[in-house]
Amino acid sequence: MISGDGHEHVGSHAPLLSSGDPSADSFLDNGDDILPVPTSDGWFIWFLTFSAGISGLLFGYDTGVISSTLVTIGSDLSHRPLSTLDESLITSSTSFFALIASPFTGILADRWGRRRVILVADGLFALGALVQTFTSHVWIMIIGRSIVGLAIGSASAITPLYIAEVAPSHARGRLVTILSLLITGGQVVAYVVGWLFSHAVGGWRWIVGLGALPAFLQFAVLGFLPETPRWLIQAGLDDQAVSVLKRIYQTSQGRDRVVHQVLRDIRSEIAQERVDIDGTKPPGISAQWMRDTSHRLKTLFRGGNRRALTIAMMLQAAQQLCGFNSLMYFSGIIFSALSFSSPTLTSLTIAGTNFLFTLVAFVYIDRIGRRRILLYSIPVMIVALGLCALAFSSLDISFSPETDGPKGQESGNRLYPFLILLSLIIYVAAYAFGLGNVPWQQAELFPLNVRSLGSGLATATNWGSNFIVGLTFLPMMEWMTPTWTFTVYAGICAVGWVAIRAIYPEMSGLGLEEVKGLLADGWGVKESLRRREGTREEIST
Ligand SMILES: O[C@H]1[C@H](O)[C@@H](O)[C@H](O)[C@@H](O)[C@H]1O
Repeated sequence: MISGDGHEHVGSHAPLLSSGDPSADSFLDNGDDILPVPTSDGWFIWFLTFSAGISGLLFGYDTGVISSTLVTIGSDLSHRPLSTLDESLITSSTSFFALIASPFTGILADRWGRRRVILVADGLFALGALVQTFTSHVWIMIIGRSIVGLAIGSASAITPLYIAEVAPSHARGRLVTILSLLITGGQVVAYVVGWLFSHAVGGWRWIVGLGALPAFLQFAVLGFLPETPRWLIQAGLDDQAVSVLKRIYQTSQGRDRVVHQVLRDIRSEIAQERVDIDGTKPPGISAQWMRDTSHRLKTLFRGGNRRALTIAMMLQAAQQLCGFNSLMYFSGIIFSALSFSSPTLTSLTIAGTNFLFTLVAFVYIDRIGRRRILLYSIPVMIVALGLCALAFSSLDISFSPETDGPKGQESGNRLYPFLILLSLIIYVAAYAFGLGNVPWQQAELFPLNVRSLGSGLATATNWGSNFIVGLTFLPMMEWMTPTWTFTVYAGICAVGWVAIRAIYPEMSGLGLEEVKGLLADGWGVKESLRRREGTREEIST
């Protein structure tokens, strides 16, 4: 758990320490124990985060390559240019299969362990890349993209969960944001690779094929990646859990006591869950698995958990339905319709801005707060989208289907294309600062026993909405005009803003137990703001 100033509360029962309290600098008040605070994060936790985070890199790379791939395939597949339907299917098959994979990932991760799911995802990433590289048919390309979709769906559900479970709780927010950095970094790499290979004959085969490399790299480091302590304890492998915890807290003062306390908290949470289920002592995980899963599902849809799920799903839906990924997937097509001389290079500004502003969010997220960062950045997105819609209305441009896919007609005036580019850059910057990363903090909304299921369902919402955007963007541009397409995205942002303001409490600085308490009888927005205000006043006095 983390207090407003980043002090560690071991376990989920510790109260929030005030930032102004000098004792908070070195001790944890844990009811009956006073525990030393882990002071710094050792190399081991960074190693774990980055090794697991390779999945984020793969997620980013494989979603980023599609823009340059679509504009460079030409007539290489099925001996004809791609139609709008081909392009939409190639793009959205990935999100559709990610949508299918993500809810099951939570269940499988409880049964198989987190590491094995990462291993399977790596196999799928590599297989999907190879299928795409060697195909000469549109439908096999769609199969390759679907396999990659299964991989991305599992990776995007399991990686934040893995990091959240191994992270010392005071560093959890920051470490999860590293995952967003790796996703957006992977997208930048994809755009750079796309640009480098855009003029080579059959260059798109290299672009998609190179996606196999990080999967092999992760495969190689996986042998050094331990299971999470929580899963190990659930599986009855307490000795292994202790040795992993000792390495995670290696630089902490009073390491053994901290480890002991974390262990006790996890055990008591698991035991409590067993009592809730049937009042019996925990047997092996296999026998209990079916009952556990159905019990967890029921628990997830009750009271505070249901509110947590609503918030997590609403945030993930807003992240996708605001239309950002239409740029990630189709910016190459948009910029070639706007007659930019190098559409792939121009698209790189989109991916680069996304990465840079995720970095800014990494620095400021805990200081500004999740809720505030969203309430400030979404209005900027709305204004930028409005500007973009207006600029499009001044251009004589059509995305009507032609034999070789949608193309715009140049109007001769370069002012409006540059205005569109500028407004899109502002939109992306605001997105990356808030909506692009805050929803991935979803794990903190759920108590431990429903965390993997809740995260899986929220991740499925992400991919379901991503699928809708991927499938509808080009038809919307064609049938509704670009002006109305971007106006619709602005409208969705406005609805998202109202929903966030109404039901998303400020999570920064709250301990896990407090989150649970906050959502127990209502949305807890006012209460969360009151507490945060209180903490700030304490800091200033
Ligand atoms: O958080 C990520 C990030 O913002 C990516 O740039 C975007 O493509 C993904 O859809 C999103 O989940």
